[in-house]
Amino acid sequence: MSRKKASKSKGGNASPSGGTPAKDNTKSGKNSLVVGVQANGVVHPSRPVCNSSEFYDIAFKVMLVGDSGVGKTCLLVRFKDGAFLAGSFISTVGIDFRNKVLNIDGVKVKLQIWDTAGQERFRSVTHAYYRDAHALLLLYDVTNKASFDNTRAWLTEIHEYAQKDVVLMLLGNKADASHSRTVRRDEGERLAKEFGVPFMETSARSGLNVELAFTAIAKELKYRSMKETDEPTFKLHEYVSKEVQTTGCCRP
Ligand SMILES: Nc1nc2c(ncn2[C@@H]2O[C@H](COP(=O)(O)OP(=O)(O)OP(=O)(O)O)[C@@H](O)[C@H]2O)c(=O)[nH]1
Ligand SMILES: [Mg+2]
Repeated sequence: MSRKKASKSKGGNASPSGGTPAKDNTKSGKNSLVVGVQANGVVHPSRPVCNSSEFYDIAFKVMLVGDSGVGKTCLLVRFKDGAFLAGSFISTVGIDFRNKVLNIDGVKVKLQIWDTAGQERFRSVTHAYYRDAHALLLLYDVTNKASFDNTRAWLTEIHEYAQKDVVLMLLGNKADASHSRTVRRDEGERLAKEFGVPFMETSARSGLNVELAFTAIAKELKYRSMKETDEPTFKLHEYVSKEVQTTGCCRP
């Protein structure tokens, strides 16, 4: 298997390229290229190589969606940099992305993670990106009931704009904020069951289940694209249920 290189730097304004390479024109991602991937996620061997240092075998696009303020940017920063963005809330404008390469059972899986703006006024911008996404993480905030109720509207949007076989996961973020919780864990579990998707609570602040959410997605995408007959079946729901950690508190 030929190994490609992934951009380490923070990206931005990636084009919804539909599989063709697109220039990344941001300052931090200068001269790097968004590498096109085929529908099954396997990087086309003739695609240009990025100007950075980390090799990868396959690449996938993952999109973070959900209401403004649920913690999409913080979750991504926690996953990418292992840090929490404390302080004042800076709402994302449009769309941004970051890359991270994970080693999944000896295979280097690059996730290009698109951080979308939750604000209504950017909705038309983000719609254009859905069709290229291999996986979607739909977030709500456990301290904000409206963001939980709005997941139904997000799901309608996802069904309208995303690929039919997109990998979807529901995340209840800010699980650390037990004092201001308004959505119980079992409510999240019930909704996820109704949607037929895996679920976990996360915390960008404490790091709870952040690595797991992205690793589970990467495992599922890798399994789907590299499935070999002798490989044991990977079951995303089972993996998540086995690995998930709970806060031990779920009372509003
Ligand atoms: N307690 C707690 N606060 C969090 C957590 N994640 C994010 N926050 C806070 O929630 C606020 C919003 O976080 P963002 O990550 O910027 O939210 P967002 O979903 O990206 O919002 P938009 O960019 O507007 O769509 C910030 O003040 C964060 O500090 C978390 O896990 N726990
Ligand atoms: Mg944001």
